[in-house]
Amino acid sequence: MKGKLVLEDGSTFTGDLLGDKPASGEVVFNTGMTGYQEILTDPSYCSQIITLTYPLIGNYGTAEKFNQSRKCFANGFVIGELCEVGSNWQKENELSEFLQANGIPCLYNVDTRALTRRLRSAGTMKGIIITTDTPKNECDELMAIPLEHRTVDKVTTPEKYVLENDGLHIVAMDFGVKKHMLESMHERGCKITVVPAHTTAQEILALQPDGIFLSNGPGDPKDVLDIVETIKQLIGKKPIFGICLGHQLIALACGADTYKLKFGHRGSNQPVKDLRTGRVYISAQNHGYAVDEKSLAKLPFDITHISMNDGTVEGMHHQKLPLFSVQYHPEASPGPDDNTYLFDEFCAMMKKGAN
Ligand SMILES: NC(=O)CC[C@H](N)C(=O)O
Repeated sequence: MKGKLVLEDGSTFTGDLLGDKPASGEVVFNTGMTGYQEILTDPSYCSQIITLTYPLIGNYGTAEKFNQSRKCFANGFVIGELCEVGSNWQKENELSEFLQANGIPCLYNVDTRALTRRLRSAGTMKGIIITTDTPKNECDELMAIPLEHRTVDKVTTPEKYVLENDGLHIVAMDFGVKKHMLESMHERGCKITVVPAHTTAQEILALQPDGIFLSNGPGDPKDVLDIVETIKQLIGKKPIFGICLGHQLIALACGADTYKLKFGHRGSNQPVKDLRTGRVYISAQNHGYAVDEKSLAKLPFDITHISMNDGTVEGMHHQKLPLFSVQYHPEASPGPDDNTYLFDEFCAMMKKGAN
């Protein structure tokens, strides 16, 4: 079936459509060469339409163990060539089967280079995926659907659960956590109690953790100011490490500001510099918002990492409290393992305690 992606500004990209549902959402591009399954199951993409700049997708199939969450929360997928027969010893399903099982409409055979150039020059915008014969009034109705807010509520765990271990105890606030973040701490011996996003500070402290982890998650950090209030009550009580949305929420809780980037940083090939050592690392990233550097300047924080692409804040550390965070994804999945040292820094911080 022939289909098309129409952007808010009227630009149209045609291709072949897999799946019979239309889709709408914010269209964002990811520049990773591999990792399509991890990207599709990263809850931070909730309600977005993802396009990948790498031209051939699906060539190693999919397997359950690479899922980063319980399901795929994205609204649509737009790619160049869809490989029909993947080749990999771990493969369980073809990508097309995975997309159909998850109900994700996929537009393929699309000029994703032209699409990405459009998003880079005009900025991220809303789009719809439809069949080419969809009547104009239906297209208009779909385009008029407002972007979803408070998507954290959709992706967070409905119930608390525990990953048992005999080391340090971490309470992880799940705003849409990627599985490999939890695995990265678990494989360092930590016991992890994963709690829903709206757990109160009192309930978290009652679990007597050695440290608190604030996860990644979808949407604008300013959508969840109630969670910012919870974080305010946790700061200074226990060592805290935040990643991506967790980083942005810490910034808001401390009185800094966040803003929306023109087209975001998404890919597993994003260079960041650790300003403490001068070393440059290649990182995995997926964010559309960032912490405002100027608003941090008046606060007791050191900027520890910056993006080598645009100089924006990628990490910060409180000058007095055991509190630090990064905007990028040290757990990778997909991406390089360059940055896993941050989980070791969190473990060292928890061993030292809150003071
Ligand atoms: N991966 C994330 O946690 C993303 C954080 C936030 N939703 C953003 O887009 O900036």
